[in-house]
Amino acid sequence: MTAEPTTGATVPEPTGPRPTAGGTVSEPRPDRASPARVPPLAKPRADPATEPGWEAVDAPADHPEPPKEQARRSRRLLYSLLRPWVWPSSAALVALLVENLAQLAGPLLIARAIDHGVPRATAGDATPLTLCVVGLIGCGVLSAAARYGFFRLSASVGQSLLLDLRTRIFRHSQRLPVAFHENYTSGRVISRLTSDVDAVRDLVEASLDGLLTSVITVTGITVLLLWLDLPLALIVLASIAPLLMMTRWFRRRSRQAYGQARDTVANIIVRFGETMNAIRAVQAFRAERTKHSAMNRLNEAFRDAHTEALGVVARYTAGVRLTGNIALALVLALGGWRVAEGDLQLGVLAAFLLYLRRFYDPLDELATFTNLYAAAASALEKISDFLVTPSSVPEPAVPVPLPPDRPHRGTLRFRSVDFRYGPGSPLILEGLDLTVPAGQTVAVVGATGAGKSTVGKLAARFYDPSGGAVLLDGVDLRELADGELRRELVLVTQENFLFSGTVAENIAVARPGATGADIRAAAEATGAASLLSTLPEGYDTEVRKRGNRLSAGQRQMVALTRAFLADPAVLLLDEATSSLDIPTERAVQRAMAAVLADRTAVIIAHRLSTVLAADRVLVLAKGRILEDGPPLRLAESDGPFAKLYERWTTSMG
Ligand SMILES: Nc1ncnc2c1ncn2[C@@H]1O[C@H](COP(=O)(O)OP(=O)(O)OP(=O)(O)O)[C@@H](O)[C@H]1O
Repeated sequence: MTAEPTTGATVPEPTGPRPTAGGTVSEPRPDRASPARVPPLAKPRADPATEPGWEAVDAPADHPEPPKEQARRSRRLLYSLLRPWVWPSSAALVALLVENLAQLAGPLLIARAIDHGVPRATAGDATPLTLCVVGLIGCGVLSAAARYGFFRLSASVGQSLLLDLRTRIFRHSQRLPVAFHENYTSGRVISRLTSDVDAVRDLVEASLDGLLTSVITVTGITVLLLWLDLPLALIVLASIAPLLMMTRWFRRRSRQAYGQARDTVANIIVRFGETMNAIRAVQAFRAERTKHSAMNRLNEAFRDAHTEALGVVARYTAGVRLTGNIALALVLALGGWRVAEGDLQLGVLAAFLLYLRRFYDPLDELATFTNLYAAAASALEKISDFLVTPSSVPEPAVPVPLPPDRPHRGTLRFRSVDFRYGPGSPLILEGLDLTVPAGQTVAVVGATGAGKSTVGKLAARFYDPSGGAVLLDGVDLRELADGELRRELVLVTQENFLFSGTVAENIAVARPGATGADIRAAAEATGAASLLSTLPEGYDTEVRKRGNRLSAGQRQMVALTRAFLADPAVLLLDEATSSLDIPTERAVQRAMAAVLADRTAVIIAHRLSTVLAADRVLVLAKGRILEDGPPLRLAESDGPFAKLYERWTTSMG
């Protein structure tokens, strides 16, 4: 049988390539690294993710501008996140505006102090100078208070918004069907939840501050420069044209570079999670070196992509600084000459130069913001893509309830079911007709790849049939509410997945709100109680990660007790293949008998004892039923089951 995704998928710890102090994954975050320390642009290497066995998992090969619809969808997501926070966000904006205006007043007050305050003080009147000093202090206090208010407000808005985003991703990932998760690995979901959300966080935390401060400062200073002295202001304005060209170039390049860096980090997270999940297999097959070198190549690709991104930042910030310094030198030369000519006051020149320094600084900020925006835009695209993924097994808008007065609960019917896993995939089940009356236990057997697990997946509605219908008590599964379907029909998979927590908590998963007495009663009924009593803390024993602390037999007993507590009308059981010692095997058989009593069961059977205990056996081959009947009768005939039975009994000696 194929390894079945369990109801609790095996999700790796959210661990990444470079865990930070907070334990989150480090990511391609736009750095404010000094451009001088940035190495020259590295040539992008061949993508190691496309090497055999390491196919790219999360990314297209290159990063064209996103299609308009995708960009629109990301913006819609951002607006929907911001909508509940309109008022606090507006208050934060006002605080930022106040802070910037208070800052901008500084050089004007200094100019006034130099040109009027100091000469008047020299003449014996200290009042104008004192007023300028008091004004400066007042502006300083106002600016500090406004900054405090801004930080408090923006932090609370930002964090609430991120909480909302994380909640949406997690909720949606839980709603998406198993069919989706079979393709979209848990690593990719984790990448959405960690590094992509972090990119959005960086944008949210830095954007209001960086972008708006830049815009307010640049606009305010432009107006002030024009007002202070037109000829000098024209020199500054002339420098804007090359700056705009540089910014355009930078936007395009940094978007590409950060998009690539994000893809490589997503690949690292996915592969890291996969390797850690399969660590036993990796070590058993001594695959460490292969995995290590493959991971190294991914890490190198990440380094190269990030270095490339930093190289773009380095070129841009260097260009902005150079332009700014040339403009500053020209203003100083022309302004100094005009002061000497008596054409311009010294204080005005001083204020002009002070403003000019502040004029170019925000452009550096703008570069950082553009990077953050590029990273966040690419993250938001991925998150919004994920959030709009529709369920391939949607819940009906108007569910049909199961008939309340049916005499027997749990008649399962496959009516002319055709099934393929995807368009263009081969037909796995073809015209399957099967009725399992309420209370009957059916064992499904057949060669590997015959379609046994697929029958279970369709009955559990992990997939919908491509043709025909699966019905429970006469109602098409597609018309049943999810809650009702999960209550009536429970799938117990081979892995017997246990969550971190105690044994009791793991049993109670089946029925939230079950009391300790309910749990103990279920364990008594299946016989698990005596097996579990050997555990150090009984029901309160921590099973540790994925039930590592329990033996295979104990895990099966917990899983069966869980199914017993769920008390479904139909039980789908993908029997574990691992062999157990004789006493445990007997205990599991007894538990199965308790769980199966009085309910419909479809068992994908691997043990002869299970098959013989069933009311009916189905022999499946290539998605069709070859034989159908009571096990002993089929064993006595000379059909495929008789041959299987003979092989089984011979192999058991
Ligand atoms: N998620 C999937 N996507 C595409 N094909 C799949 C998927 N799962 C199973 N198949 C294919 O469907 C066919 C039937 O698989 P299924 O797991 O139902 O067989 P099985 O009888 O349970 O086999 P086994 O006993 O080996 O698990 C196989 O050819 C398999 O390759």
